[in-house]
Amino acid sequence: MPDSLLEVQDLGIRFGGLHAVRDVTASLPAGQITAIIGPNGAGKSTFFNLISGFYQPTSGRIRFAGEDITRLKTHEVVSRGIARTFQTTTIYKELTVLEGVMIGHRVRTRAGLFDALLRTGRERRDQAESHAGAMRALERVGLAAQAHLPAGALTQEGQKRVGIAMALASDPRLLLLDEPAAGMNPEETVNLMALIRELVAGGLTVALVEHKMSLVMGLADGIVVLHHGQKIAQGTPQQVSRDPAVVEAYLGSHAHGGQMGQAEPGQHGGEASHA
Ligand SMILES: Nc1ncnc2c1ncn2[C@@H]1O[C@H](COP(=O)(O)OP(=O)(O)OP(=O)(O)O)[C@@H](O)[C@H]1O
Repeated sequence: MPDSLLEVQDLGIRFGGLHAVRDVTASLPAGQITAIIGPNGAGKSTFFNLISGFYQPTSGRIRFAGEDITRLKTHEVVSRGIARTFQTTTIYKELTVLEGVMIGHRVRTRAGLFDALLRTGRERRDQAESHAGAMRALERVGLAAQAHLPAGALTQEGQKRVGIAMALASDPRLLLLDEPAAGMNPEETVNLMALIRELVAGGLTVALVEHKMSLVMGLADGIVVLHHGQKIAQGTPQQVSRDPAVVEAYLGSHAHGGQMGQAEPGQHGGEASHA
């Protein structure tokens, strides 16, 4: 069993009377792909928002690479080595691909607005570093040759890659992907899976939230299942898809209009994907 890169213990957050994430204890093994799944409203995005410092938990702890990061702010979490993509990444369509990704890199650099306005020596150094960092990230996602195109000229898949490059530009050890395959066709989804596998082969640890069961079952080493904010199962794709509590959660959510139906019937997703 590999070491854990990230561990959460009894993690929770309340929004008024709603316990969106409740007493979740889980770990993300280093060098692996962990999928966070669950019916709509289960708390998956909130869980990512807690890990990445967008929300402050109302209970519990988060440890990353041995350090307690529970109370850190977003930019401090990024500087420790956790980066994320968003369900709908805002890409600056008028900027070039390279310029967009350089914005992702600047999160890590020190020059502030003052330096930028006065074009100080530090600002010029940071600019050069951002350029190099952004180009490295674009190479990792296979977009180096498109660096100077306007981002808006790229395909849907290309724009998803830009979103991933923006996260990679901060040089993370842990990458959080929020519904990476949303809006992608089956061929694009297969390409995306290959990219994620390559990134992990290069040493990255990945956690992803995804509704597409073909991607989850084909890619994840481990799965954490959330339901009503609580962890109801954790295991390999095979273990989780046979877990009665998981099947029950998806069946119940389907009966109440849940969208597990976004999973493609007939894929090798086990019972959970058919619910
Ligand atoms: N900022 C917030 N304020 C109040 N309630 C919130 C907030 N963020 C999330 N919630 C609520 O917390 C619950 C969990 O939401 P969350 O978006 O984490 O679920 P999810 O599993 O990601 O769902 P989906 O699959 O639909 O994206 C929902 O009931 C949601 O309405």
